[in-house]
Amino acid sequence: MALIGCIADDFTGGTDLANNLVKSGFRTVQTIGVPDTAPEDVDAIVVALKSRSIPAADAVRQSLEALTWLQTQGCEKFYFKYCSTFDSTAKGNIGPVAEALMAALGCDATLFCPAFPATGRTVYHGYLFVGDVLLNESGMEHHPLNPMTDASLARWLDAQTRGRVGVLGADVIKRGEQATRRQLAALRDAGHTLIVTDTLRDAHLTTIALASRDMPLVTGGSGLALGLGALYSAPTSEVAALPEAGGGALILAGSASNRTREQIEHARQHMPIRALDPEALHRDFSATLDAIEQWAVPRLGSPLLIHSDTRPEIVRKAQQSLGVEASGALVERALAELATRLVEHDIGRLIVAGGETSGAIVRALGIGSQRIGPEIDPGVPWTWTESDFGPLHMALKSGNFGAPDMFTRAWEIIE
Ligand SMILES: Nc1ncnc2c1ncn2[C@@H]1O[C@H](COP(=O)(O)OP(=O)(O)OP(=O)(O)O)[C@@H](O)[C@H]1O
Ligand SMILES: O=C(O)[C@@H](O)C(=O)CO
Repeated sequence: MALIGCIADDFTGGTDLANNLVKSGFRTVQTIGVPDTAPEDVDAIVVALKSRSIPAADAVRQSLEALTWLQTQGCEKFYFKYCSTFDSTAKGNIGPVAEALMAALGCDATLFCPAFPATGRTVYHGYLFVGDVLLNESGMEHHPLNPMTDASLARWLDAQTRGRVGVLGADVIKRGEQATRRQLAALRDAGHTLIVTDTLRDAHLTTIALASRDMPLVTGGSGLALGLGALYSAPTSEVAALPEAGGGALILAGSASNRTREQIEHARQHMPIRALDPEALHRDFSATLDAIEQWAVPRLGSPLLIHSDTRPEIVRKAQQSLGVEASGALVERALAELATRLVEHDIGRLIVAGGETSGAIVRALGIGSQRIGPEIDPGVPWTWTESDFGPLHMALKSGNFGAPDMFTRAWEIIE
């Protein structure tokens, strides 16, 4: 019987959350969608969906299905995981999914805690910061699918929901669990059902987790999981040793985030690298992939990187001529097909950059669940999985996570 049932709105976010749950002492498994079989001997289950950027009604339906399944696994506390940069639009999907989960669980209030201080995401007076800049000045305002143009989480959430949004301030949270619990109750009494929590440092995550002990549902980035260990008396897990790694090493990046761009620039000095042009894919999909495959196969003896060309003018051009969704889907399909073509050539270690991109690749490789292993950087663990193509060490990297040298350093961790 698992204790904590989690629903993640993308696959990199799922492994990020699973990683923090393991750090908090929970034996954790991540499943890709609702699985056919129930995991055994686990404290926490993360059901990873690809529901961040789909129509809100579909995201709600998939999330409720995951919730129903997690309830049958005996979970008593539920956690809706979304991005630490609150990726969503005025139509959703964070607000509608949270309100649907609240209704299904019969809870009158929940909290919204996207912060993850170790990766620079903090919240103050309800405004989300990335490092020392506001969310809407961090580059996230240019995100191809979910441009984040306002750092006020209260305003953002208000546009997506029916309930009343309130902010639980850092001045209260720093006074500890009792003060925070009282303020939560006061906000609820005043009719606030959706409560955005400030968070400046990890200690605040523990305070928030303890003060929300009675809430059946919490929502947030992965940071809050670092506080949840304090709620349960017998954390048991240690980060699992993964089977020995071997085989070729490949990085597939479809992420358009600033940090991925820095990592690609760093990798350029150290490994063969090739860009994927959406216009060329549109002109002749198969021929473009054939050319990349022919380039890659003789070079698979050491790590190599294939990435989508995300220079703003290229993305703009592709989006204008093909449409935002269609151009994104085209690039995802190309990277997923390259993954299936190249793992056939004895790839044993794969890093994927980008949540949507990871979703497409994980599905194409027929992956059902992942074991969480050692962390490369905050929020990015190595995982091990049995794919349709054989065993695979895989790291799913969220767009803005990982140090600039992650693509060259990651391999040492599983040597
Ligand atoms: N040149 C391009 N033109 C159009 N769309 C692109 C281009 N390059 C990448 N994309 C699309 O942009 C989206 C990037 O989303 P993805 O979630 O993979 O990365 P991210 O947003 O940086 O990461 P995360 O969601 O983990 O923060 C994908 O759908 C991808 O296919
Ligand atoms: O919370 C985060 O930032 C990540 O896990 C993620 O979901 C980015 O796509």
